Amino acid sequence: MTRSPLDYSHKLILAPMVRVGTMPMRLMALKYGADLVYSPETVDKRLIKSKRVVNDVLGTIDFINTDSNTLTLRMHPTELDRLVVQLGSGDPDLAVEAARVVAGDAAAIDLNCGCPKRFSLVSSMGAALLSDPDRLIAILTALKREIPLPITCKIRLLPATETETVVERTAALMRRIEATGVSAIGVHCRFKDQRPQDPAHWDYLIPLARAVNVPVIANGDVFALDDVRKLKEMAEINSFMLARAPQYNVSVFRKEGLLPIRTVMEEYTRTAVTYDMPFHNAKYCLLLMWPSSLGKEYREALAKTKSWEAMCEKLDLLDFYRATVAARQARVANLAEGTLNPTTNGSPVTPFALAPTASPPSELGPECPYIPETPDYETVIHA
Ligand SMILES: Cc1cc2nc3c(=O)[nH]c(=O)nc-3n(C[C@H](O)[C@H](O)[C@H](O)COP(=O)(O)O)c2cc1C
Repeated sequence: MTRSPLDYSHKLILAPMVRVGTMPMRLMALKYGADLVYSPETVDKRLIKSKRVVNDVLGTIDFINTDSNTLTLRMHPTELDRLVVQLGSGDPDLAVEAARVVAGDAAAIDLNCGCPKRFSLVSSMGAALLSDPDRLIAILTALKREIPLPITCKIRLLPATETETVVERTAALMRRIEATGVSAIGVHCRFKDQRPQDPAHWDYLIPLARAVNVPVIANGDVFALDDVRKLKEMAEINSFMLARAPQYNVSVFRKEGLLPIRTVMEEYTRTAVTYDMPFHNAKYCLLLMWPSSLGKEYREALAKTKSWEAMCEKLDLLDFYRATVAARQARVANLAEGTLNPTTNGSPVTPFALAPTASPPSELGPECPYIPETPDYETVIHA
């Protein structure tokens, strides 16, 4: 039976972002005013190999890759009814198998149909699905048939041909997608070959939104709530997905306006430390929040840190860090003694609770430990 449908109208959404959209960012986006949050794209085969573990130490639900013993996804109980897990897939059966792994926890499943990276294209995933619409439709149809959750997808614009305009081609694809029964279509209004610095084509949104009845989620160059207001006025669209704006300052979702970035970084760090997130992933996000234009020396000092403790010292959060680690160790000890075991249901306590994280070889660290196979979007952003 399908769970109560998510309403995709009038929504402000944290876009899927590899490395960036991990649990701390999602929790903060929700706190500041986002209505829905997407997970980073997670490739079907990795999710299939992941085991669900209730983490009693952290109070989270972890999906652990059984091959590499690394974290694929960490979820917080408070986000589950607003969490969309985005899949990378080029195969209906694998997509269904992967979706089943998270279907008991997530609120919806989204299919990535826009990633332009070679990694996706050679595996018939992401933007490859735009040139293979039969495959795209087969995946959505299988997900709709087998998974009792709202299903959506996120596409890019299709270029014009000699006989069809951009709007005609993209709208035709959207109508086929709509016919599968999806609950919404995210439209990143750039073409596959466009880079983030190329302006998004907001002008195509009005005709595309009119082409279908299902809610359209606008994405591309929405950097502030003012952009949301402008787009609402000019287009018949009322749901918006933001990526780089929250990547830089997630308080962009606040109606009251942006918070100083230093405040946001401190809160991000507190959240990431509390939930024992891998250090280099969090460091990568913190460095994106504090670009060198804001103060090169401070950024370099953050970039040189090699542990949570060192990062917390730079952010004046050392007392917080020590108290959090001590409380966590006490909790682990209580669990080991059996004096605290409220929710395990027989699941083991994950070893990630206190796992040390290795130092990255460079400023930005190695490939994300969560999702090693996923595309390297930041090379696109900074290209
Ligand atoms: C760091 C980063 C990671 C991204 N990862 C994903 C992803 O996992 N899945 C996806 O569909 N798009 C991904 N994107 C694309 C964004 O979701 C979004 O479509 C794009 O950045 C345009 O939105 P913006 O102009 O608000 O940044 C990523 C973008 C960035 C900046």
